[in-house]
Amino acid sequence: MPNAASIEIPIIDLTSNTDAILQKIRRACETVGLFYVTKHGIPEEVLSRCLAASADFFSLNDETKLALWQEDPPVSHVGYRPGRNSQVDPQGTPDLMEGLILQWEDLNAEAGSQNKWPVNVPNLRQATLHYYSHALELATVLLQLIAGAMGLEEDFLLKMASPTRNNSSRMRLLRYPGQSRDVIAAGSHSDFGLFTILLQQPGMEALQLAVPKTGWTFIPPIPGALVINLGDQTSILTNGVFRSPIHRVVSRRGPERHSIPLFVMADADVVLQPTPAFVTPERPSQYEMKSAGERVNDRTNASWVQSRRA
Ligand SMILES: O=C(O)CCC(=O)C(=O)O
Ligand SMILES: [Fe+2]
Repeated sequence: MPNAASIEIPIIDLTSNTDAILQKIRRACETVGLFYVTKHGIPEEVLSRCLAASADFFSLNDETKLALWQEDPPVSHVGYRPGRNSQVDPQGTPDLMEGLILQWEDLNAEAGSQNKWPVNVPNLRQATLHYYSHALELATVLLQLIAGAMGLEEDFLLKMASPTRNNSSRMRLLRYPGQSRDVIAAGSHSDFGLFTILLQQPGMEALQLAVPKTGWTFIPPIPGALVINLGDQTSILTNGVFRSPIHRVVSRRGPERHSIPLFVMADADVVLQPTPAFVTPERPSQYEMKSAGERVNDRTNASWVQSRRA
């Protein structure tokens, strides 16, 4: 595997001056489509407890995990899938990670959970929903900052995706198996939503970004920081000015790795098209009008390896 190049990825302190934050976000979005955030308000133990509970879940035996099987979308959008059941790069090979997909639910709600929770890891629900609620608060802040970086009203994105009102966000607990040599464990892709908040296991370098003119670049975990990468929906809204970066996961020789992406998406019925501020005679709209739901479905269907359940 070729050596990855290196490039400076912005690290944005969310307690710094707002104008400086907006400028840094804008520059990051126009160039690499990805940045780190620090001082984001989520305590480190919330991050580490969520990763630990996720690891406990994946250490259950296959039979217990398979009982939480996720039916193919659109029947279900939550549940468990073993490795080699998705392929985000249609030209690539099946992705190696196993995953438990969750949607937001209120920690205090007694009934009505759509999520599939294992009985054997009692603290999984508490630990993941605790992180989920913090991450949705961060998403609300980022929706306003990214709209500001686009030069638009602060509530422009919030109006199409209020992550606490709608249920279009998804969280994926992921485990990549240990390897005896470096392998591509999740193929090249861009994310489908507005942006993704990625929590990576500390100390394990694996995520790679395709940087123009530079090539594949590792995005290593930084203790306490979260990775924010833009998705296709924000790129469409800015007529391609903000980049939805191509990335992949290379599992290095060594033990298993855990990561937890939270996909923040526009509500399914929102019609996505470039906002007028980004359309000019020199840069006509590059995208056809489609609803956010249709676009996500197109991409999900393309990346789904046919159900392998017996
Ligand atoms: O595991 C990671 O670091 C990234 C996962 C990812 O790109 C995805 O789930 O879309
Ligand atoms: Fe991704």
